[in-house]
Amino acid sequence: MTNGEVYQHYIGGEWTDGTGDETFESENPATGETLGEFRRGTPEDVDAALAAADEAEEEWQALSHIDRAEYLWDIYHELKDRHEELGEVVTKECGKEISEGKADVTEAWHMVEWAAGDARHPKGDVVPSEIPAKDAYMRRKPRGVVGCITPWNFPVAIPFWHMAVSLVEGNTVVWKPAEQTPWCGQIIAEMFEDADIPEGVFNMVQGFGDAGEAIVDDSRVDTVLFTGSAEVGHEIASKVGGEPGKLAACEMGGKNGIVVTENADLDIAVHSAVMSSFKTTGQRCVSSERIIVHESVYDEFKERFVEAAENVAVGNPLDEQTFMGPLIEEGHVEKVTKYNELAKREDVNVLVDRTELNDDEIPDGHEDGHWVGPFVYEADAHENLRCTHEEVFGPHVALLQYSGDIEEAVEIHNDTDYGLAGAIISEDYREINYYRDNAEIGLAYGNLPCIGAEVHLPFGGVKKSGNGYPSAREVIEAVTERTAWTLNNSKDIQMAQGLSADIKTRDD
Ligand SMILES: NC(=O)c1ccc[n+]([C@@H]2O[C@H](COP(=O)([O-])OP(=O)(O)OC[C@H]3O[C@@H](n4cnc5c(N)ncnc54)[C@H](O)[C@@H]3O)[C@@H](O)[C@H]2O)c1
Repeated sequence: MTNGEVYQHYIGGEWTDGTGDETFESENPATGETLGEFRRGTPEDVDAALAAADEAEEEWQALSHIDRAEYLWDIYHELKDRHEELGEVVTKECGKEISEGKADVTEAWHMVEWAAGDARHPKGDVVPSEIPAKDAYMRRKPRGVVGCITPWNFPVAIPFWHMAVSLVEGNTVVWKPAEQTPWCGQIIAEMFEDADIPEGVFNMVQGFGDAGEAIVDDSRVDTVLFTGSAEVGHEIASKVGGEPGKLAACEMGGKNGIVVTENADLDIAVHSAVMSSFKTTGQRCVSSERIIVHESVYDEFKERFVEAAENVAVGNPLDEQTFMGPLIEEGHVEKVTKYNELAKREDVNVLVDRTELNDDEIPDGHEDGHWVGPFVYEADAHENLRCTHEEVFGPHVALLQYSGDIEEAVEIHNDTDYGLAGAIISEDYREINYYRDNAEIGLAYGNLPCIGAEVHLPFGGVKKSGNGYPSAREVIEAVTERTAWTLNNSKDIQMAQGLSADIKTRDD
């Protein structure tokens, strides 16, 4: 992509340098090579984008859902037509292995398909009234301007989770892509331009946290949709929570657990645990960093999981034989390494330590990539260790043994501030049902890895992981307001609850 051009923001239907002098680079995390140079957005650029979004609101809302969806259908086709190319860009820019790069694009068009298809479905409800002469309805209106702030790890799918439904419902958007994946941001903005979306309806400002903050702080923003770290999400939620009329839907990380019971099929258990812990190099919000295993199957599970962790292929993410690509950036290698060191200081029993890969494991030409391999250890399931309670967001996995029944396993599983995803591996339906009903998470899986969302299912966490909005249907709640609309069909005023409608005078 590098061609000497400095890529711009897309504001009010125009490409613009914005007001700042600073630029930043996108880096391929597998090679360290520069992929492109981008303008760094300032709070003034966000201000211009919000002004454009605000101005575009009225005309956009005057269109029908179906007309608005037509613009999204163009983007749906472009995402499909450019699947291979864009999947490769995702892999080059965020380091996910190539099947994941392509799946990110597939998930994006699934979300667009859902949102645009939903335009022809009923909107709101017809509700019975206590008074036969009244018609009562629940109607929805767009909230107005939606500010979208997205993370790097699903650089195409998550922006469409935020934006597709917001736009079809009649909102205008200002989007800030993650600073690690601006190239994906550039391509998505070009798609909106190709679709001829009316100016100001979609706006993109490239940049860092200060640009995100300017979105959050502006009173023209009616809803903030944020996906990212707990640290930033909690700050946004507390800021916006203090502003009446504004809403923040924040989806954050997890310390996700998998329970392997005494009745587990160990083939499924090992396969699910390896997928959950090491796919995307552990950098999914739903990645598992805790495997809670019954003592009766512990030794066999441990032996098989350790063997898998020692042998998973780390390497060039564009190579189809690769299972784990690099971490996103050098700062993240430092963070994961620190947590591996912390675990050792917390006196856990280290089983696999591939924190630093051997030279022969790093493919030629990839020496400047951000590599780590799996780190696996066993720790006391009931001890309050930082390494078993804080999100590392890497291939850092604790094996925690339990000896009691499913109640004990779920207690250990729930012993975290987070509540995003988890799984149970068991052939006993009573254990499965107990887990389903008692695990404190938003995404629960049985006999499957705890990764792998589908856009038409709810997605989102509980506890410190989020407030459960950003899947297709739930985003509607966050980006629309409900109105109760009641119409009287008679000439008399009749009230509910038997309330008298007689106006009594002094002469009565
Ligand atoms: N629950 C989910 O749906 C989900 C999905 C993917 C990732 N995640 C989480 O995201 C995290 C990794 O992503 P990340 O490193 O990009 O997260 P991050 O919080 O560092 O950044 C996310 C976005 O927020 C912006 N930002 C940073 N500081 C800001 C501020 N003060 N105000 C407003 N915006 C700000 C960033 O520029 C970026 O666009 C992990 O914790 C992961 O679990 C959650």
